[in-house]
Amino acid sequence: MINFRIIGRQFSTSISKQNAIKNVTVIGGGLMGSGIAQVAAQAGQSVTLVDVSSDVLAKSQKSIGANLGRVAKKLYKDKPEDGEKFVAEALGRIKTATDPGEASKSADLIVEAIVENMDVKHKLFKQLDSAAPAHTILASNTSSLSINEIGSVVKRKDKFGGLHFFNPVPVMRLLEVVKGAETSEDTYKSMMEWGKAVGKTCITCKDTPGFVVNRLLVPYICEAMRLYERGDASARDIDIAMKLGAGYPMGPLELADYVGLDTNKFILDGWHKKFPDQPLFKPIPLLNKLVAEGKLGVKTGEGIYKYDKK
Ligand SMILES: CCCCCCCC(=O)CC(=O)SCCNC(=O)CCNC(=O)[C@H](O)C(C)(C)COP(=O)(O)OP(=O)(O)OC[C@H]1O[C@@H](n2cnc3c(N)ncnc32)[C@H](O)[C@@H]1OP(=O)(O)O
Ligand SMILES: NC(=O)C1=CN([C@@H]2O[C@H](COP(=O)(O)OP(=O)(O)OC[C@H]3O[C@@H](n4cnc5c(N)ncnc54)[C@H](O)[C@@H]3O)[C@@H](O)[C@H]2O)C=CC1
Repeated sequence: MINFRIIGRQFSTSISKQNAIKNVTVIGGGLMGSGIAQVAAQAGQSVTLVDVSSDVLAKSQKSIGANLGRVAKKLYKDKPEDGEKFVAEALGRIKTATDPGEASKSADLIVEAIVENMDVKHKLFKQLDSAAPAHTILASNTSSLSINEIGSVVKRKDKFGGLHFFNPVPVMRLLEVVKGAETSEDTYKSMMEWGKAVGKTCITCKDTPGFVVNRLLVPYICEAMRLYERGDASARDIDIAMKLGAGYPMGPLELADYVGLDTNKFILDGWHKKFPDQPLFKPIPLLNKLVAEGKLGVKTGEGIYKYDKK
């Protein structure tokens, strides 16, 4: 009995040591990667943000600074000097780099948020697996690809999983923690603890298409597009309906433009290829047409709606 307790205590100490994630490397400095870097830095962690492009990194630092400013305004309403200190300290915790291998060497956790392409992710994870220390957890922020398939190229399958954030990362409170077939219990617990440490409410997901949110959200957005395409209601009315009738902060068509119609199409096409009999994943001619015309939503100034170019 005594031995059991001692062993138990030693065991839990070793787990909590393993869970102490202090150094985080985020690969991909785009929309999601910059948000993930921001929330980790806000939580006091040392962050290395990596991108192939130094221009992207410069833009990310600028947008992180601006978004930290929005957070500081809220947190330090009556103490602007404290707000400025908060922003400067958080920014000071973020280093940038262009070499993923080098940036992995001191990481406890690496979160990948690069382009949604299996081959590109495989190439990166092979490199990270050989460069990172043995204890480092590797995670993908993929929206729609299989965690097991992404992780098939790494040797440390027990230390591989999914950490799926939502856009905009600093505002959306959910984190989907995805357990792959070989993700160990220790890795899963570390990912859950880290998610809480960066201020998110975590849910546990299996490696099923779209996990929880996107499995529901993608068909919902697609059904809204089909409704609009059939002429059953105007785009504005569909969006008003879901905002006022169902309490969503954005209507489905606004959200499609916000996420990017190319992303919508990419996910739908991938799932249609994998599950050709599922009617919810069938191609949408309107979506294909808009994407072919380069009308990708807010980012290009036009999608389902038109936007003022800034
Ligand atoms: C078919 C395929 C589709 C799926 C594609 C896959 C993608 C994925 O894998 C998963 C996803 O991310 S799906 C997208 C999930 N996101 C949503 O659903 C966003 C819905 N929209 C919203 O919540 C609000 O409109 C929103 C928060 C965006 C904006 O809110 P408002 O309209 O009220 O506008 P604001 O007044 O500007 O913002 C509200 C408060 O939030 C602060 N804020 C906004 N952006 C920020 C940012 N980036 N960083 C820090 N703070 C930010 C803003 O300052 C404001 O604060 P308060 O003034 O204090 O309220
Ligand atoms: N946009 C969204 O609403 C969401 C996207 N995701 C997922 O997050 C990931 C990233 O998406 P976004 O941030 O929207 O894309 P993004 O296009 O804004 O950013 C991707 C960045 O990765 C960089 N990159 C590409 N290959 C690289 C490599 N080998 N090494 C280092 N950097 C590389 C690119 O230069 C680019 O800056 C994707 O897997 C996407 O499915 C997840 C949740 C929401």
